[in-house]
Amino acid sequence: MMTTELTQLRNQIDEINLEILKLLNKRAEVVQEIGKQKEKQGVNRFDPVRERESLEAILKHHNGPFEAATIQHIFKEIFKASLELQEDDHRKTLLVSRKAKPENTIVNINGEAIGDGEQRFIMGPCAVESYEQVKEVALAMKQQGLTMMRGGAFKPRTSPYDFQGLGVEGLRILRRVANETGMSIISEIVTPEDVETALDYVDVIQVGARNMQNFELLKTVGRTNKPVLLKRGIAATIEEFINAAEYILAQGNGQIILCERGIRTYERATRNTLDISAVPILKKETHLPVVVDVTHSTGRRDLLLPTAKAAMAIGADAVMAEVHPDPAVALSDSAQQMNIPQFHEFMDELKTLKERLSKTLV
Ligand SMILES: C=C(O[C@@H]1C=C(C(=O)O)C=C[C@H]1O)C(=O)O
Repeated sequence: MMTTELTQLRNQIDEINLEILKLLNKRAEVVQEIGKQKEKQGVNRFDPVRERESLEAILKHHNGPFEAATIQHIFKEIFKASLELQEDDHRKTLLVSRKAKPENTIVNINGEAIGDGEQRFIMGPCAVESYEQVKEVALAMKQQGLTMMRGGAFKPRTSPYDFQGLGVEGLRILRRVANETGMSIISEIVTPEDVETALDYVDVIQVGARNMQNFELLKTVGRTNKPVLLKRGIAATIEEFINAAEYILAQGNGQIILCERGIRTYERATRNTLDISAVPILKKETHLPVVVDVTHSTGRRDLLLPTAKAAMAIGADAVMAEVHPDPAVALSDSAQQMNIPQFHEFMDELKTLKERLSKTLV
């Protein structure tokens, strides 16, 4: 049996709890207002000097029964939560956010859409090596009814002594094959100076993983009206990835496709670790279409099909993978590209899955 005294004390606590709750939320609203002011002025949200001064002022009025250190700890937690609230509000105001635009962005590539609910495939060789090589892959893609072809002309390689790509000559080959076979071309550009030249050759400009935070390049592609495929940096958080896309949209170009391509972790069984949950997170947080590059995330031919299936099941707008007529002699990424028969098998499996998924989703 509880004594009436204990019940009364607990009733008091219940009331005080509600008062604290009301005050905490009142404080949070003021914090949000301060956040808006800071946003307008472009100043840093975190202000340690202000936090220290506030703590000193609080402790001057403190006379127990809590220890001063305990009070300090509790208020520091409040400051931390307040800062997070300001940062959350900031994130929600990004142009790429769902909050800013609830409906999906559909990127149009010569009449084919990415982000319209139908799952697509972007295939092609890692690097452009010759007209014959690109043409052979394009013809195989055409046989499968595909139209979006990737291929690298500028190759940012880890070693300066590795094949660096054919440059503008590579872009010319891609365009020629595209015109002959009805493909659209997605190719990486690595410097702001090359963007203008690229406009004549490519249908989608790719910003590669190593350039995800090359802000000048992001701004330059943001000033064009070409769709941009932005790859996630090798060690970029989802937040950094979203901010990189914001750089492009902030310049006016909203035709952005996000590409998850694996991140660097301690795991060495795969070249990178495919962050599969990034797909639904990006789709929830932003309105942009999301593609999964299974080749670079795994670096293993035997994992292309299972990871592509996972990408489709989790709701990716497209799957991207590499195909080469003779991977063994490829000038880059030979261990991970499919040959033509493997590509056809891969596509047949994924088309079956696509059918099944579209039935279960209706
Ligand atoms: C509310 C502000 O933003 C942050 C949160 C603070 C707080 O909760 O008191 C204090 C300083 C900032 O780190 C502010 O600058 O006043």
